Amino acid sequence: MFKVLTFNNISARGLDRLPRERFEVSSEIQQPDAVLLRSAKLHDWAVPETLKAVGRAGAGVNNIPVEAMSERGIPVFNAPGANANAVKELVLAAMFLAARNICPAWAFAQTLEGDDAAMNKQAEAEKKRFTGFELPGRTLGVVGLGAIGVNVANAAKALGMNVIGYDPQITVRSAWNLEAGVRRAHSVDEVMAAADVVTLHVPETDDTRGMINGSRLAAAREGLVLLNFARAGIVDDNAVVAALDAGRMRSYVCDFPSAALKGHDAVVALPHIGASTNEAQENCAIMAADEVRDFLETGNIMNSVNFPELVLPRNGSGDRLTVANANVPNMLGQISSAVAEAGLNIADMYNKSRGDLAYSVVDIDGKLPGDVVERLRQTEGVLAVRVIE
Ligand SMILES: NC(=O)C1=CN([C@@H]2O[C@H](COP(=O)(O)OP(=O)(O)OC[C@H]3O[C@@H](n4cnc5c(N)ncnc54)[C@H](O)[C@@H]3O)[C@@H](O)[C@H]2O)C=CC1
Ligand SMILES: O=C(O)C(=O)COP(=O)(O)O
Repeated sequence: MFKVLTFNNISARGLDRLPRERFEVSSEIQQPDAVLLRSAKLHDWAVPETLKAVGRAGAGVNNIPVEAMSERGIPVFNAPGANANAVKELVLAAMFLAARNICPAWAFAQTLEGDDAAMNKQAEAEKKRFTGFELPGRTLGVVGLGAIGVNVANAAKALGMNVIGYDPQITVRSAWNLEAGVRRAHSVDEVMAAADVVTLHVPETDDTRGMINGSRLAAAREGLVLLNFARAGIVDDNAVVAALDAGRMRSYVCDFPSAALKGHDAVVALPHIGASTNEAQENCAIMAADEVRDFLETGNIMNSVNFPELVLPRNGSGDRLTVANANVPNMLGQISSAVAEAGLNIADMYNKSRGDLAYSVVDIDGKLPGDVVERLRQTEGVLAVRVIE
């Protein structure tokens, strides 16, 4: 029986992928084999010795201490693209909100008083304050052309916008999915200088934290609309407020409320609802649950942010040994020697590395003795060993 601890509200459709005769799933488990979570912060969580996998039912993993998990040989899985449409739709909504001053116009309309005729008179008299702009011919700058950025860029093209995008590590898949005619920028600064609306779709990392700061905003076009549905830390809120107050920026629409932004007329800060659709929650939960289940049951790895992708069909009915280790010389030799010294044959084997980590799956003709497994666990450089019967 595998024990899966849940943080946050994980869609039942995802949890249903874990058959209860083999998986105990609860938010109260003490010694979990795996964790399924959304935005809960794991940085201060005391990682239990029993933990073998982490499944993020979403895209961003900045709430998870990925490096510390790697050091323990624990793969962290996520759900790439599973909520991209949900975020794209909210980003489009944000762009329309900003372009047509919908929030201040609505707030004004709610203050109207008197009978219908009086309300109508005030509305007609004041509506010029909310004159907006149309999107065709305007330029959208997209920073980060992954699952979400590509969707947003393509939708903006379909709305008649010019689109300029920046992503120094764009994948072949994203490049294929991108509409023709999206212009390639070579820096964030180039995007800021060219765009009327800038939207951010990068993960929060040491490289992207504080990416949009005072000097970048100063170099932006007059009247910039900035959209941030990526992470709070990517934008310096105080710099945004200063640019709005100075009249250089038109508006900021984001998914991350903060004290600095609270109450500002030109800011709409939503409560992190980018992925909060039933569809996205289901997609993410199903994907993360499937990945975690597959790893626990077979040792195979798909969509991990720290481990290599590795899928080996089971060969034979003997034990399957999985080893996560530091990516240094002679590890594979030690693994196969340990099996050979036990007088056992290797039926099949697959080894892959990613950065400082390597991972091997070894199908054995027979049953591995406990002392061999223990010796492997104690081997220098070995991070995690499992035997799947
Ligand atoms: N508001 C919300 O509820 C949600 C927010 N997000 C946030 O959006 C981020 C992006 O999500 P996806 O598009 O699904 O991820 P993704 O991994 O498909 O795309 C991220 C892209 O950013 C690029 N990138 C990384 N560093 C960059 C840099 N310095 N400059 C330009 N590009 C850079 C990568 O090459 C990659 O193509 C997530 O990491 C998460 O933080 C994601 C889903 C929901
Ligand atoms: O997938 C992401 O990166 C998100 O930010 C969505 O977060 P959530 O799962 O809605 O708490």
